[in-house]
Amino acid sequence: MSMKRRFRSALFLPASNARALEKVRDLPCDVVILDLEDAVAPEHKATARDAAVAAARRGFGARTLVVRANGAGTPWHDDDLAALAATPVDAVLLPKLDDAGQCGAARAVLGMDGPALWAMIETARGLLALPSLATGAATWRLEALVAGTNDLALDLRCRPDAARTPLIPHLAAIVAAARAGGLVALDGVLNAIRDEARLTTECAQGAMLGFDGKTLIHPSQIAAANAAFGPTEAERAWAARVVAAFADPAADGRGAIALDGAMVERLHLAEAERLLADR
Ligand SMILES: CC(C)(COP(=O)(O)OP(=O)(O)OC[C@H]1O[C@@H](n2cnc3c(N)ncnc32)[C@H](O)[C@@H]1OP(=O)(O)O)[C@@H](O)C(=O)NCCC(=O)NCCSC(=O)C[C@H](O)C(=O)O
Ligand SMILES: [Mg+2]
Repeated sequence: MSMKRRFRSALFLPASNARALEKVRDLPCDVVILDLEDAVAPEHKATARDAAVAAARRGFGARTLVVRANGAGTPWHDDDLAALAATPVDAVLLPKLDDAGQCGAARAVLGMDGPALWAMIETARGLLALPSLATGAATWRLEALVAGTNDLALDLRCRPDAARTPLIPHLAAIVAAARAGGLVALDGVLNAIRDEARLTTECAQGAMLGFDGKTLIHPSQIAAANAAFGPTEAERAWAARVVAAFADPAADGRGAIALDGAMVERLHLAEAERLLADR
């Protein structure tokens, strides 16, 4: 997966919803996630899988295409992985990942050249597995961690408020594991699809925590996520000033300089270059 790809907006849709499958082709999300798991009723699991495979074969252009399989231990998991092993998708998203060993088992079915793995962190046991996921990521070609805030709140029996207060330490832990393992980190969904103000606040909170983007459930949520993640104009302007300041011969041989009344070190230069390259 190219690190130049963007992951600001990752739209889920049920693979059983033919209308949504068509509609998503014209939507400006960075990532399309076809769901086979919780958004699909048990009686539609097989047809949803077939629809996801057919849609993937048609392709989704430059966007990252991910299919969320049913979880390990469910009646549909093995058939999902077997079908996806031979399907042109960028990644298979494993839900409710409880144990890093599930990545190894999935990789064995998908094959080393098959789709990459993404993992949803949405259980207490998933939180405990974060260090193992970060250290073993390369072995399994695990490329992203996705916060599953609905299931996580249920499993923890916490009661998130509008500011997601009880979830914040766990969201930060997911970001930390992603950074340690060189993975993409995606924030959880906002269920309130008509609450624009809350969406804007939640996207800003996710960006502040360090997420690369947010998972979404409705087309109306894409614009806010695209606007919130990635460098702002002010950050780009700051980055350009930092690069220019270090390029000045006066900065030769210096590790730290003063800029706009603040200390700037070479670690900030690296961050500025990353921002300007939009990585
Ligand atoms: C939430 C919805 C069920 C709402 O659907 P609906 O009432 O049909 O919405 P609208 O009438 O406002 O839709 C307007 C048009 O947009 C299309 N649409 C809606 N949603 C999507 C979508 N996700 N992708 C593509 N297109 C979409 C409708 O078809 C309408 O089109 P048109 O006919 O042209 O007007 C619905 O939005 C939905 O199903 N969303 C996705 C649900 C989902 O995938 N859930 C699973 C992932 S989230 C999760 O599991 C949480 C996580 O695991 C955790 O634990 O937190
Ligand atoms: Mg979930």
